[in-house]
Amino acid sequence: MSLTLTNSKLQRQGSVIDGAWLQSSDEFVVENPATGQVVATVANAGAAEAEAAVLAAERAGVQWREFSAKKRSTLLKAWYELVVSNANDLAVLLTTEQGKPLAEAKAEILYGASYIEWFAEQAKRIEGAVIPAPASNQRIVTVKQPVGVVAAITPWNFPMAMLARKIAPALAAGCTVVAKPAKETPLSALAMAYLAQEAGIPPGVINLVTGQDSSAIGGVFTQHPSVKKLTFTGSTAVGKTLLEQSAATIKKCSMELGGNAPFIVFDDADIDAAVAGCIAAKFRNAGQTCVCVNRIFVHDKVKAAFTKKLVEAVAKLKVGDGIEEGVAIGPLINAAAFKKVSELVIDACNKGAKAIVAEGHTHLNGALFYPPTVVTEATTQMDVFNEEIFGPVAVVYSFSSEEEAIALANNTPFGLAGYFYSRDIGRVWRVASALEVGMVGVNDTAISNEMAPFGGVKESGFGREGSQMGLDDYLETKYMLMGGL
Ligand SMILES: NC(=O)c1ccc[n+]([C@@H]2O[C@H](COP(=O)([O-])OP(=O)(O)OC[C@H]3O[C@@H](n4cnc5c(N)ncnc54)[C@H](O)[C@@H]3O)[C@@H](O)[C@H]2O)c1
Ligand SMILES: O=C[C@H](O)CS(=O)(=O)O
Repeated sequence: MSLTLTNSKLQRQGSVIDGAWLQSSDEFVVENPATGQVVATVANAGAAEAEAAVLAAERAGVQWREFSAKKRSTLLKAWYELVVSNANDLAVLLTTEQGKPLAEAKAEILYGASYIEWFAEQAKRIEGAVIPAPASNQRIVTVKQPVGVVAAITPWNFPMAMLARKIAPALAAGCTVVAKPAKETPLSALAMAYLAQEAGIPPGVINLVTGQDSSAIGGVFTQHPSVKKLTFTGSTAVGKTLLEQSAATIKKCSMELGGNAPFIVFDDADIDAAVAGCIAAKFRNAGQTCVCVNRIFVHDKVKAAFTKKLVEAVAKLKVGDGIEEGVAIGPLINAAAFKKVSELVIDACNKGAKAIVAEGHTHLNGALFYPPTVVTEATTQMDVFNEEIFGPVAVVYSFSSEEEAIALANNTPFGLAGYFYSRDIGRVWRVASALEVGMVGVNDTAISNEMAPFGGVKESGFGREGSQMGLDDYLETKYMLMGGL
């Protein structure tokens, strides 16, 4: 089966290892979450292919790391330009396999491409230092060198951008990559690997291993001695497993894990701006993003006004197949996700909360379309306070003081993103400093871009992606003492 693409070569049928595309009668299917239809079959790779990919990356790394920074930069730029020129097709692939609205899929493609562009530029800015030494006939010199083979494991919710956010800095640093996308959404990753090949990036520099058995592939990635770094984006539970598996070979690791973002509306906030920011950060990708608003804390004095406006705005969100014009909320990724969101709302209501579903959302066709819902009168006793909802459900709590709001916001093992609205400059600095998160949005929720250091603290992980710091995780600093001068 093939999708309706302008560039049909973008739809690949299997892993790419050392430049060769895997073909096999052992296949797994990719389904469209909006329709339940099978949209593609993909060759099912496993541990053997993962091992071959690691060895291919190791071989390719010998040449890749010796390329000049300018040459790596030029190749990354060529990849960036091909991604942008194929963005419409890539967006169709992404919406078809993941479900998000086409406009959001296009935005993801351009967002992912921005990391490739950024690190094409940063590739030429990897610098060492010459440092004064204790003795006059010595010099301390430092150089930055690539860590080597990088293993990347990425999630289904941003199947293109999360991959680009890892491969681009790795290649810019002079590393080579073995990557495993989520089995639910392999097509976007495979298309990206195809475009990298078309851009002239040599065989073996990027190897993609797609298969149903994540543990088998991940087991090779985390335990093979030739893999020097693991970069993972996904749930905290899986991140902990991968860290344990990586310990035996002391791999450098970076972890972009789960979130439980607070969204605080103080009594001095611009309520309309807060509602707009909440809609954007809560309902993007049907609430299936790591930085989605997960807990909304509203000051008692403005709770009624904020909640009324929020309910009115949620009612306007159009639910449907993401390929259709004007759809704002697509399906959840699978039945397990739908069940989890349903159970969280039922638990909250059983414990005294009220669920408000707009009239137009009460009869949705399609098994995975969860209705955008506002839950009010929520308390910390409800499961939804501690769980990453990962669905289009906005849960509203109340508070009466700044100290209480901060304590509520920080009452979680997670610490990825946090947001708040206030026009008091003293409060802005106090609250932004007090929130135990890696990223804070103040009077704005659009925190994700290639120029900022994206990442979390506590059980949301460590390491940063993007920004000037984004290369650090892929480089080692070597110190040389130059003596006898
Ligand atoms: N911090 C971030 O930047 C960020 C970004 C996106 C998603 N996430 C998080 O990811 C989660 C949702 O994505 P998901 O459901 O794909 O997460 P997940 O952890 O279930 O899967 C993520 C990836 O890990 C793979 N995987 C699962 N078990 C594995 C194992 N035992 N060995 C090797 N690989 C394994 C999956 O196949 C997938 O490719 C949410 O918690 C979300 O918050 C975080
Ligand atoms: O799911 C979390 C991703 O990091 C999405 S984004 O970077 O905020 O777009």
